[in-house]
Amino acid sequence: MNADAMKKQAAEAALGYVEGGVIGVGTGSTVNHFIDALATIRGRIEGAVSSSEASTARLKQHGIPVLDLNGVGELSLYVDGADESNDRLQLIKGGGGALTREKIVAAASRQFVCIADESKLVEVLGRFPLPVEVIPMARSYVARELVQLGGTPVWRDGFVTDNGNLILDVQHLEITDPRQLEQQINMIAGVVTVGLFAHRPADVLILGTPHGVRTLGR
Ligand SMILES: O=C(CO)[C@H](O)[C@H](O)COP(=O)(O)O
Repeated sequence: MNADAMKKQAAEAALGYVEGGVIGVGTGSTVNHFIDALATIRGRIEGAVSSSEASTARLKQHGIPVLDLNGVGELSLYVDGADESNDRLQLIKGGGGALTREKIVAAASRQFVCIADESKLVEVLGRFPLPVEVIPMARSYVARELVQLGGTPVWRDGFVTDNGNLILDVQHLEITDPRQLEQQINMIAGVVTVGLFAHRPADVLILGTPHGVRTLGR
């Protein structure tokens, strides 16, 4: 079974967490499978709050209403993928560059269900370069600060986020204390969001495997 089939399996299993109302929807290839599956039960939900322009377009194609987060209260459920997860369900996200809106929607949701193929589960976060969204004028300054923290930042040249900002992908980090590093990077002037989800980890991780889905909780 290839990675995409495992992602689809995890995405379809997440449908079991949908209880109606308005749900938060993340971004990426795994979430695309979730949106396609959600379309089959769209009459059961009021709509979705989306974390990116790409997911908004896909939700609308399926006739799922997309709502403004400011107009709805707390969301009961957020479903999103990840680039890496440890066994505490702390995540690296932002491979698709949607980390800021993803972090906002995750924060505004009661339950965060993360969906991924089994390769995303790691012992120590950091093999996947850590995305950091930065205000354009701060790019070089933030990069120098990230070097001080032991990383090797690489500018995702040519990529602009939905918020009009830039991404630095930080390589060579071994993230043994994700909560502390999230806080440290958040403190750097010019950083909009770091793609570490340690203060708001996932509540449930559904992994697609060749032998069926595996579900981890916190
Ligand atoms: O954080 C993300 C986008 O910003 C995605 O959830 C992450 O990159 C995983 O993507 P995929 O489901 O395509 O493997």
